[in-house]
Order: sequence, then structure tokens, then C-alpha cells
Amino acid sequence: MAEETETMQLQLFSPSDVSPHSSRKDCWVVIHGKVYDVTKFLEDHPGGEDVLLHVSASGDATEAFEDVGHSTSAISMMNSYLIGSIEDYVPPNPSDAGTVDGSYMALNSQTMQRNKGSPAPNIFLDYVLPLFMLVMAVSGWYYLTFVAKN
Ligand code: HEM
Repeated sequence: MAEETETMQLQLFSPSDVSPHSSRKDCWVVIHGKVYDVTKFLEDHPGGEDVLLHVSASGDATEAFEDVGHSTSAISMMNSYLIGSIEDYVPPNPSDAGTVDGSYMALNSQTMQRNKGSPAPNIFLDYVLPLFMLVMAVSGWYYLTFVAKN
């Protein structure tokens, strides 16, 4: 039940259209709701063909693709394999919701921003270490001012 969209000229697929294409001779992967025919790329994929076959069979390759942290050149290569998109795509990760209709690059740069953004708070570096240094400085000042003088 594939059909053409007028705006993006991308074929629309349902998950059941995609699932039969998970063999070495015919391998499609779904990443961020876009469908890529990677059959001709299997042998050239630097990460190997087995990972692509595996995620192809799993239905949605988005999380696996993101976990690897592909380079921008890998991301630009993807367009050559783009054949369509999933109709009414529901992202596997709820935090991706709302970006389904955005372009892949936009979504990916958001992901990179998210990953690059503020690191997880470190209680030792943020609070304990500065407090320790403050106590040491005050003790030093107290010793030099009041104790060492006498
Ligand atoms: C059309 C889709 C894909 C393209 C064009 C692509 C392209 C690439 C490229 C160019 C690299 C070399 C490293 C880099 O430049 O980032 C790479 C590495 C890799 N890719 Fe993909 N990839 C695709 C999909 C996937 C998917 C769905 C997975 C799923 C797990 C995957 C797993 C890996 C792994 C494990 C590596 C090796 C990373 C390393 O050794 O550091 N790739 N891919």
C-alpha cells in the first residue's frame, strides 16, 4: 500500500511494506521514519553488513543508528539510499516525538545539541571541591593572621 506524496516526492510505506526487505539481496532500514534501501551499500558499510541486516529485521534502526554516533559525512551519504518514508511514523523514543515531520538533518542536529549540551551534574566538582577549597583558604588566612603572628 505504497503511495506518492506530492510535496516531498517520497513514497509512503507502512511497516508491513518494509519488513519483507531484510535479506542480503534486498535490505531496507528505517531511520527516523525514513526508509533507506541499503542493499547496494551492505558490502561497503564500514560497520559491516550484519548490523544492517540485523536492524533491518528488527523493524526500526533509529536507536541503533544514533547509538553509533555516525559522522556528518555518513549522514550525508544516507540521502543516496533514501527511497521513502513511513506513513504516520511513531518514533521508538518518545523524546523524538514532534520532530517526525522535520528533516533528518534537523533532527540529527537536535540530537547532537542534546548530547553536546550541559553534561550531567557532578556533585563532587560542583559543590564539594569548591567548598573544600573555600575552607582551606579561610583556614590559611586565619592561621597566618592570628596564629602564626604570636
Ligand atoms: C543508510 C544508513 C547508513 C549509512 C549511510 C551508514 C554509514 C556509515 C559510515 C560512513 C560509517 C563510518 C563511520 C562514520 O563515518 O560515522 C559507519 C559506521 C558504522 N555504522 Fe553505519 N551507516 C548507516 C546505517 C547504520 C545502521 C542502521 C547501523 C546500526 C547499528 C549502523 C552501524 C554502524 C557501525 C556499528 C559502524 C562502525 C562504527 C565504528 O567502527 O566506530 N550503521 N556507518
